[in-house]
Amino acid sequence: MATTNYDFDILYLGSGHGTFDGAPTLAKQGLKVGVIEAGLVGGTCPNYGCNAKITLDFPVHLQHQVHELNPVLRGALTLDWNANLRHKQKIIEPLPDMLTHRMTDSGMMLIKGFGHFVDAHTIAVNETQYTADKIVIATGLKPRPLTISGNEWAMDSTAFMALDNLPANLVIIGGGYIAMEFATMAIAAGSQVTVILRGDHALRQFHQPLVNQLMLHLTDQGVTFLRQTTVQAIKKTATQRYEVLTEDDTLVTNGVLNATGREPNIDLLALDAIGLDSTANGILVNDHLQTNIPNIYAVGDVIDKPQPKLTPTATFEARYLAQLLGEHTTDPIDYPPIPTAVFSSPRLAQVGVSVTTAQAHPAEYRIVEQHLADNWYHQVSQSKIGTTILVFDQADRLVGATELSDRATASINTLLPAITLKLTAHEVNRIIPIFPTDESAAWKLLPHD
Ligand SMILES: Cc1cc2nc3c(=O)[nH]c(=O)nc-3n(C[C@H](O)[C@H](O)[C@H](O)COP(=O)(O)OP(=O)(O)OC[C@H]3O[C@@H](n4cnc5c(N)ncnc54)[C@H](O)[C@@H]3O)c2cc1C
Ligand SMILES: NC(=O)c1ccc[n+]([C@@H]2O[C@H](COP(=O)([O-])OP(=O)(O)OC[C@H]3O[C@@H](n4cnc5c(N)ncnc54)[C@H](O)[C@@H]3O)[C@@H](O)[C@H]2O)c1
Repeated sequence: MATTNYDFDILYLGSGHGTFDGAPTLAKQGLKVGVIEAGLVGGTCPNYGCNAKITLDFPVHLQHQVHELNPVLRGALTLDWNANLRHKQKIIEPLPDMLTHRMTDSGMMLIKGFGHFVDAHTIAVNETQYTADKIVIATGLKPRPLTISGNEWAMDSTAFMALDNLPANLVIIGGGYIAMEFATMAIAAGSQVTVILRGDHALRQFHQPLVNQLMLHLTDQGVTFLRQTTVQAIKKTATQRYEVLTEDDTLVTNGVLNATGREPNIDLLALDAIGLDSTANGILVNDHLQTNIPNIYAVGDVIDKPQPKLTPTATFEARYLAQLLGEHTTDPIDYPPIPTAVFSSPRLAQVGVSVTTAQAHPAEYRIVEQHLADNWYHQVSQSKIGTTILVFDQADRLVGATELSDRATASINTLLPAITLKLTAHEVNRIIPIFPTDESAAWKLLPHD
């Protein structure tokens, strides 16, 4: 039973992590909660993002680590992309059903279809209108099309992760997360890979000396990076190949991946009709995730925000919103440091105060850089790359960390509690990690009392 005269107390638009990590709690509380989903239940991360990607990447990263151990482990390991794809589908395909149950078992109602606003309390899906006391926009991002002739010949990350076989030759446009991760996968599967960067830099939000090391390593694996290059058009040839026209050259290829970023999924929501404020980066919200229309909230990637648009951010916001709308808090949202990683081989991960910020404020921060040769554990795995950079504040507490290595995600996750909980050297000393492990090697980097 709705506790108001509306069809729902709370109606979510979109069923990704921003919804399914919070909304079921509200339904279990007795509120009438609905969710409208136009595509696969669970949204980007399970179906076309993190889970799909990491399943495809698992053998790629393993192959990289085995390769580093040559000649201890000998012989060529061949990545069978088609078998890898089938494994991914087997792992991923059950997720929408599983997530549907997570929501409907809690009492939520799932409505399939594309929703748009009629007024501040009403969403239309096809011919049916649904009313709600509160509405939460959780529609995420979608691939940003190229604004050049031939855009239709470039695949997006979803199409790439559904390819039965990888093209023998692949051109990737862009230098962000998707470009680096997918270049890593494609080169491991035997494609010839060219990455086109419009400027000199890739992964701008990461520490550039480490990004350059990563690019050098990918170059050694066979990836070609073209800098300061603008794609002007893409053409399809009579022989089922593509021509990628740049200012200097024409690249002939079997596949083109558009990895130039994603944009908010808001253009068809009729936000103007209800006067809801948004920008090209998403929906504007206050520190309670509330839009300029008081009964409408937004969560996850669709928000215009400084925090990284990642799954853990969407999950944190989903849980906060469930607390707020369930009337368990009136506090503003208070984001902890949010870690992020590029799942290339090697991995590049970071959290907290950046090295660039620390370098700009030498009186406030102390920077410690540790290299492969200093880390015994990296030597065990014969890794060719391993750099960790730590940033400490004046009280000698860890406030930032970045690492390029095969184990960078484990290291950064291990260091996270020290940063988030602002642990003192005495508190650090109270925590004893299992030895000998990557995690104990990372923990050892901290000052102990
Ligand atoms: C290739 C790729 C790899 C990624 N890898 C990682 C990673 O390794 N780690 C990480 O943390 N993050 C990763 N991300 C980002 C992560 O997927 C997102 O941050 C996360 O999915 C955001 O969740 P969300 O709920 O905000 O939006 P989404 O998961 O995008 O959900 C939005 C949902 O809304 C639906 N929708 C949109 N408009 C409407 C409408 N009008 N009516 C009804 N339904 C609608 C969509 O169909 C979609 O299901 C990756 C993203 C991509 C594309
Ligand atoms: N490991 C992860 O957490 C992960 C992995 C994949 C995707 N994601 C999420 O998905 C989002 C999208 O990923 P992405 O890699 O597509 O975007 P991105 O924003 O990370 O990178 C886009 C890249 O394309 C370049 N670019 C933009 N417009 C261009 C143009 N017209 N021509 C050439 N280059 C252009 C940018 O300079 C940038 O290098 C990420 O921001 C992130 O939120 C996260």
